[in-house]
Amino acid sequence: MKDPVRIAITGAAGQISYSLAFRIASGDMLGKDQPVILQLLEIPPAMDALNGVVMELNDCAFPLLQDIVATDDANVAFKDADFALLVGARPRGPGMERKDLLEANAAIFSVQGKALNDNASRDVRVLVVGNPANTNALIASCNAPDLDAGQFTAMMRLDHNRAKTQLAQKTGKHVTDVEQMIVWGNHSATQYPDLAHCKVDGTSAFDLVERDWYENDFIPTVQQRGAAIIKARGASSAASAASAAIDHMRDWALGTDEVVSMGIPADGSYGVEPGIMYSYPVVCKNGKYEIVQGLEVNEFSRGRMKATEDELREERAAVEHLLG
Ligand SMILES: NC(=O)c1ccc[n+]([C@@H]2O[C@H](COP(=O)([O-])OP(=O)(O)OC[C@H]3O[C@@H](n4cnc5c(N)ncnc54)[C@H](O)[C@@H]3O)[C@@H](O)[C@H]2O)c1
Ligand SMILES: O=C(O)C[C@H](O)C(=O)O
Repeated sequence: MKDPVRIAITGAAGQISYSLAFRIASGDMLGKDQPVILQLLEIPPAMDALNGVVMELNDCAFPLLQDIVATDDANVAFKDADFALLVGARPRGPGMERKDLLEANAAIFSVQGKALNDNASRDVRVLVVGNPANTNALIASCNAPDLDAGQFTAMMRLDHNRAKTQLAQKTGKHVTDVEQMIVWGNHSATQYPDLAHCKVDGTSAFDLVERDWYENDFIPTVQQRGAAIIKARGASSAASAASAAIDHMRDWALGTDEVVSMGIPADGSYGVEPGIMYSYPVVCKNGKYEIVQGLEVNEFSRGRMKATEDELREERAAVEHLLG
């Protein structure tokens, strides 16, 4: 039996966590042989609801679940955490852009960055889900000077998965036939889902779909999928967001040969200078992600990649006072 790992989840009484915590406890994230301790963080008014979640987790009698810590103190929630999923933040409603949440949510991530810095395992892997995810991840990392900025990531996997499904459905294939999907930039309406390197069942995606569909249907559909779900459900995506968070952490921890999209510190690759959390194509090996280098970028892609970069720099400028 392996030693248990400690997994902190913030916003643990919220709708994403209502799927996420149970799937992690059942072994979907780190495997069916990895015991886990869940460290659940909420704000004081949600502690009763969190207690109900704890009762339900216990009632599942999950074989891998070793212990549950439920707290409203970030220092307790992040104590020795090996993984931290920062979900707790306000979601947007109809008609809002995710960056409209910046003011409401940014302060949460400076406090939690400090608490991670002071309490978490030195190898902690952090995924920020709460919106606007990329800039919140930047705030958290800047407030954790003793941790490497590369330990902080933002969730782009939902966009990546959405893009794969759109293309699979259009071409009459299965998502498992889609390879080398890339979503660049920000988890926002400027994100750039790029088919230039993508293959479906070994054939270049551009040989299978028309340019008009790509530019005027595929790209806006993926960019606007979060808003479409809010319109349809009256609440933002939850089970699919939890599923994407599990995919992201599983691949990071256990590795994948597949190209996946992750929001990570820009390092100059593809002309995106440091200072923002930008989504790149990566592969994961030995517990680390590596940017896929050397992909050709045409003029169309360059324009799209730059637009989403510019938006991230604007978001950064708006929270400069929180960057430590
Ligand atoms: N990156 C993505 O792809 C993606 C996808 C879906 C949703 N989201 C975002 O995830 C966030 C959570 O969504 P949700 O639907 O679960 O919202 P929700 O309102 O159902 O749950 C959020 C929970 O966070 C808690 N919370 C608020 N401040 C907190 C703090 N300082 N510490 C700990 N907990 C805190 C709230 O009490 C609430 O229970 C939103 O910002 C949403 O926009 C991101
Ligand atoms: O769109 C939202 O506000 C929620 C989430 O970021 C999503 O993409 O579904």
